[in-house]
Amino acid sequence: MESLRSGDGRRDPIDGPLVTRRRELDDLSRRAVLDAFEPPRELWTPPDGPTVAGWGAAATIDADGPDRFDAVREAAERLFSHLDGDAERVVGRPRLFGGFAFHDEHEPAGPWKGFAGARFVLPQVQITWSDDGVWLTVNAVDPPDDAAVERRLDDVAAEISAATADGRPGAPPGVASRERTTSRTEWRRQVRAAVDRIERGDLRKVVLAQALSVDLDAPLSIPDLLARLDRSYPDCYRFLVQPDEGANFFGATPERLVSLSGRTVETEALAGSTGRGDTPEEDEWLANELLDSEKDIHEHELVAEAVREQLEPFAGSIRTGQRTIRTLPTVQHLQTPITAELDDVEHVLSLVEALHPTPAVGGFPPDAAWETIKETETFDRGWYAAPVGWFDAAGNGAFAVGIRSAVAREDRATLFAGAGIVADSDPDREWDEVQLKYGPMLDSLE
Ligand SMILES: C=C(O[C@H]1C=CC=C(C(=O)O)[C@@H]1O)C(=O)O
Repeated sequence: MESLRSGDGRRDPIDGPLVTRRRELDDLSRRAVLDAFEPPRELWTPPDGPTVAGWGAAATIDADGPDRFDAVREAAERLFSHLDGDAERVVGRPRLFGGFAFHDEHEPAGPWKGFAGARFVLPQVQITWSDDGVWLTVNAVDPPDDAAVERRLDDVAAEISAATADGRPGAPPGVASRERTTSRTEWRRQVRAAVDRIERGDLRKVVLAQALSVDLDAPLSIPDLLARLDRSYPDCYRFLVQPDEGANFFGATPERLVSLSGRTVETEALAGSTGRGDTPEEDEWLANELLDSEKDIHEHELVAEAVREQLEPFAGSIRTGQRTIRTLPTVQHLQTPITAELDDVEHVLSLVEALHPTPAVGGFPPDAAWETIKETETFDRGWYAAPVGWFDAAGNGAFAVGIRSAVAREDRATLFAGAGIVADSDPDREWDEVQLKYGPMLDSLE
């Protein structure tokens, strides 16, 4: 089921034209932009490529259930079919931002209130920081006339030029109390049960996750939080999705799900983890141990194989790069880049649907893994570990996997982290790994 609505609540605005106007701006800090605008806002800051911030909703696409990927694509195609032609390829072109829930049985309740099974927003105001400058774009569906959109562009440009906040982040709010979904004893039982199932033979890997709810000492400032993540995680995808209800889903994820530009696809396998050492020598020792670990190589190769298999129906050629170490501030991972050239023009959402969930966040085979996750986990994954990103009118786009993430409302946040369980998994080592993976979000809050 899909619904499409404009920012002011009218249903189905797709019969009117989609008018978009843009203008180059002097450089300005992302922090200033986020400070200047009230929710709903989106932010997408990848390690490679333009940063885009969005504010307001010119149109919103919501979809639920098993057809949600198709429903979003079809609604977007209808919306973009009314776009002024020359806006298709330029910097600052209109993009739909959003993401999906991990599973199509998702219910938007509890901390996930406001998050549909899929939600994409065409912002009313979009700011793009790229190698070709900073661009302000104003999008409107069915405006009274084009001049109204141009006036809005003038007004927003004036408002933004008055924004003064610099990029320096304020202090974290602090954590007053913590509550785990899963005790260490319960985790040991869960991992042992998963290993038993793997030994019985119908499951090879499952990624089990935990959630950690924290009460904050002060209400969360999202602009400050994102500025802190910019400083600590410049090599990760930093994202914010903020639907109308004031809920925030954010993260600093190292994992690219897929990006599509023309017919070129970039993706990766990221799985298999170890900690960081206290010295460069210790770091290197841990990295070498990971590179040689049969357990982690098995856990990792299941992901690489599944990614290649899912791409095969689309791609004439698939190239697998070298397996190396990805070093992050709290953990190190095995990483293999995978690239492909498509046989035909495809929409990035077709690739997102084919790849999600990879065995880096679900498991293998997928159905047995999902069954195990559902039987084991006592909390709702919501949008954790699911695709988050953007796409444009041509069907190009970029999606990350929403891990190292949290959902927050006012002064309460829920953090998520998981670990891949295979036959050789040791429950206590997997427990320690999960605690390290909370690091990016916990450090940005306390
Ligand atoms: C599921 C998570 O991480 C995945 C990505 C990298 C390494 C992983 C691992 O070694 O288990 C996980 O597959 C998470 O951070 O919540």
